[in-house]
Amino acid sequence: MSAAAGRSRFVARALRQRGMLVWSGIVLLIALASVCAPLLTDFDPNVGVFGDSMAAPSAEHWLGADRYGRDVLTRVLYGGQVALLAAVEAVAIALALGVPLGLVAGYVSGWFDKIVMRVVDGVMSVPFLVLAIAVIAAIGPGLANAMAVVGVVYAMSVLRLVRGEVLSAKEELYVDGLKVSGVSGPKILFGHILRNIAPPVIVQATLMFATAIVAEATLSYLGLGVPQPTASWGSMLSDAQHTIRENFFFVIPPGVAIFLTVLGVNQIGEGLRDLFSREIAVGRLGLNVVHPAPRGQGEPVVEPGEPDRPVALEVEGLSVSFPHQDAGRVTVVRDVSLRLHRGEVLCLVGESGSGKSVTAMSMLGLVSHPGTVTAASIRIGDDEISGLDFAGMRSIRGNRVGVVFQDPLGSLNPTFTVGNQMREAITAHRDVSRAEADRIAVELFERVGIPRAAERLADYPFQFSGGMAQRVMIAMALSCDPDVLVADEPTTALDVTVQQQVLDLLVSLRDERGMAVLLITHDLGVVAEVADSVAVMYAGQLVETGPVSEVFTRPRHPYTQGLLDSVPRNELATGPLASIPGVVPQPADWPDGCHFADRCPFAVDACGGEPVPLVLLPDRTRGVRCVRSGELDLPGLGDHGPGTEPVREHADSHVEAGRP
Ligand SMILES: Nc1ncnc2c1ncn2[C@@H]1O[C@H](COP(=O)(O)OP(=O)(O)OP(=O)(O)O)[C@@H](O)[C@H]1O
Repeated sequence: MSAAAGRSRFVARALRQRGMLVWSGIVLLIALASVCAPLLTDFDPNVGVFGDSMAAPSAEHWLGADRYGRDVLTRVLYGGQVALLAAVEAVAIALALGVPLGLVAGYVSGWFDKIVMRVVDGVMSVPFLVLAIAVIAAIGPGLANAMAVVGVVYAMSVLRLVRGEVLSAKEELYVDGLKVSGVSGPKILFGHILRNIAPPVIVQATLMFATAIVAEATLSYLGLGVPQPTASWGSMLSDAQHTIRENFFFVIPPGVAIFLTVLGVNQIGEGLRDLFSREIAVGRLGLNVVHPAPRGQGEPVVEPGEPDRPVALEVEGLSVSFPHQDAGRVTVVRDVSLRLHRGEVLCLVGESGSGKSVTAMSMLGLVSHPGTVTAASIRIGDDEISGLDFAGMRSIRGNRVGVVFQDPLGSLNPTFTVGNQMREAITAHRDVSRAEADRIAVELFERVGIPRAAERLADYPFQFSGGMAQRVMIAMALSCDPDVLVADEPTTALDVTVQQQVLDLLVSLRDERGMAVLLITHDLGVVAEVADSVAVMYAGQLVETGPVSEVFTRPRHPYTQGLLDSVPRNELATGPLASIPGVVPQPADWPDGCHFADRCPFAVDACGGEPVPLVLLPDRTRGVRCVRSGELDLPGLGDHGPGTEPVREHADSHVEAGRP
């Protein structure tokens, strides 16, 4: 569906909201009548005819004349101008102040956010009428001043709303995707997030408009708004109050005008709220840099790949921690060291919660605030990342590393065409014209196997199937011609045949471009099929690493063996699948000694107490973290007899074997 088609669908849905349409018509009519007041009546709204004082409704004065002989209908019409202008002023001030401040406060967080929020709390703790009286006393009376105060007060709620929306939008994968593509912060904020949070802001603006009309009426009624004899709905009510005992009727015209306008605008707001049914969960996030840690004090780096190939990614002593309610701060990834060569695929495997994603994302500075990432070294090729500032990280991420996430549809901005997003990713790190960017986008789409590439650039993400959307993500990741591709469970959300196609694509891209691929997966079948080397993670630590052929046939760690045991095979076996009892403990509950000891069938006393180091086997291609690795003879895949290759036909053929 094109942008125009999307808009017409929105309009069609809006037109189906009968109530909203009727109220829009009524409000429009009131607004038009007010604006065209000079054309509709010959009376002066502020000058009366003495003889007409308190005249009843008649052919001359349709709604009668007030105590000064002024035509009531004329005053209602002109009063509408005042009300609408006042509401526009307040809402404009609220949006002009609240939106940018809310965007920036939500996006940068930190001290700026704290200061802004304290100011908001301060302003909102004072009733607006008190504030209006104080300001008018200071700067003089007048509706413009009074409504400016209203606008500032409203700006505080807009600011809060926008800030909350930005905080939650920052949690969305498409924002990570944009950061990874090297798109700058302001562009993400004003070009993408703002567009996505527009619906709630529009609804809020509509509702504020209605309350601003009531605010104008209240201020004018109290004599703080328009000066007498200027017609306004509030001042008319005030006037009518003087003659209410003689003629109650004069309260009705301004009252009905206020009632209809406020109710109408509120109904429009509610209708819009229904139309924009998008909801975003609230969260806290901000980009994090990698803090340098002392070198040479961490665990050894295992060298599972071919040492002759150039190193594409090397991580030494990577640790990540988060604040914890009870435990102060918990380390969720501890001292991880990895080396990956060009043209190789390294798979990071482990049960859910073992720390795979945090490991991969922290290397790229994509761990959320208030997480803390430290590393002795993270090198992409020859470039050191640890210690770089945000801009440095962004340029590395955008130019040297491509990232593909698990949920391709969630990783793309739903409000832009994929062509738009591709173009943005390409121009973020290449100085090319729009036409050239389109040509590159088509070329990349063709390369990743998207049929009718040129045509499909005009489509929105939701028009792609999961598999095709993942190809789009891969194409975006390739747009910077990365040295390293990080793929976080790229096939988990896809069905088995599509999984296979996406894997084949990744492998062929690796072969063709000589990229290094860091693939996070639950699926040992995937590992067996595509990986050169494997790193097994358990409870925040690497427990075993090495070439996949060796680790799978001769595991050295009971956890690796447990994972392999729980994989379905091509055998005609009957009975339940083996599983690892228990679940991965929460980071705050990790023991000092072996993290796996509680679930390990081979655990002995020596496993508790002291931290277990990762030990390099003599040829340095393998590392294992087990005090009994030298003595245990654990069966690998080859030991299960013929036909024991792991299979991926089963939906549950991944390693969450221990889940209850
Ligand atoms: N923002 C965060 N704040 C606090 N703890 C976090 C945060 N993100 C992750 N963690 C914790 O870090 C640990 C590792 O999480 P991670 O997502 O890396 O696991 P995983 O192995 O990738 O699991 P899965 O396969 O389910 O994605 C978990 O215990 C998780 O609760």
